[in-house]
Amino acid sequence: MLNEQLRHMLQAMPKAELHIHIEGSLEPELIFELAQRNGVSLPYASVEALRQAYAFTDLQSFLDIYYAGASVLLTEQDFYDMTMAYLRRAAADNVRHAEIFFDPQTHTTRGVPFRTVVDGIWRACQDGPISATLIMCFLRHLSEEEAIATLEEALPFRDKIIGVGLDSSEVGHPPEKFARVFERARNLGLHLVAHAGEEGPPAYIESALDVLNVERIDHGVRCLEDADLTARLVREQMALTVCPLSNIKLRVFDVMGDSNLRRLLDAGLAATVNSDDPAYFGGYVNDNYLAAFDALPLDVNHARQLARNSFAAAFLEPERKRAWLAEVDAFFDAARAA
Ligand code: HPA
Ligand SMILES: [Zn+2]
Repeated sequence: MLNEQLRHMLQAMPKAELHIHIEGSLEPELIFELAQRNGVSLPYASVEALRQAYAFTDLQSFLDIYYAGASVLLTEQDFYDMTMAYLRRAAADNVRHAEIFFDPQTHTTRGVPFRTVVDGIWRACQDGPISATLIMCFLRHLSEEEAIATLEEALPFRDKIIGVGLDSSEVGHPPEKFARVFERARNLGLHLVAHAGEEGPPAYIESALDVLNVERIDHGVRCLEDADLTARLVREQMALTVCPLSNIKLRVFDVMGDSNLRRLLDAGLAATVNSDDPAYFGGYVNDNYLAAFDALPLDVNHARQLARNSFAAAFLEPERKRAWLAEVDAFFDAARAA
């Protein structure tokens, strides 16, 4: 439960964000601004009317609106402005480091060059107020051939991407559909992650591990349905990038009180808290911490664990990781002494 002191600590504690789709940070105001700048017409009369459309029943009902919103992104400056807005907002939440997903296929299929997308997002990461790296996601509702072509397109930009991921419509598109492209990415030395066990069954988490060889599971909340899988995830300390507000908005759980975040932590899982698509789900990373701590029996020890988990699971050089973990410990030790 959330008191003023815990609220302050959640906001002020240093943290990493590991599950944020940059296209999901596109606020309605910026959608309208970019639409006007680019002469794109929107099927919504106003910012308010667009916001009103954000009533989702499941993942697909969200994705339809999310891809429509992204259609206003045309120039490198558009991608830069979207990314810079996120980085500034994340800095205000005391995010020190973000590993940002982007979906090139959402844009290249509309005729936007790959280079425009990556250069705009990457340049903002260089100029922005916090540390940020990029993970390129493949859209799992498209074919593996299209994912392979996207990976080939990314090769000239290899130094701007730290890893690949898998997102979009989960059910019916199991990880094994993308075995070859993940193998190729692995051979290129890229980090590997995949969305699994958000709407899909625990078996998808298992095949993400066994077939794709991922190093983190995005969401993964359905793992608790399988005791053997849960034990394995604990044993391997496999990070789960949990997104509490997303899970409510997409009806994975009915209300925040039903979120299994506390049970994941109690089981010894390396859970983290993230925003997923903050412009669509009602908040940035601190809003996610606050909503979860408000509804669940979570205390300052869980806050410290979650902050530590976020850096421990990040794709960072060991020295930087150690420094940030020490910063977390110093923050909580100072708070305890006060
Ligand atoms: O939560 C998500 N799940 C799958 N695909 C997505 N693309 C953006 N957000 C998501
Ligand atoms: Zn996601």
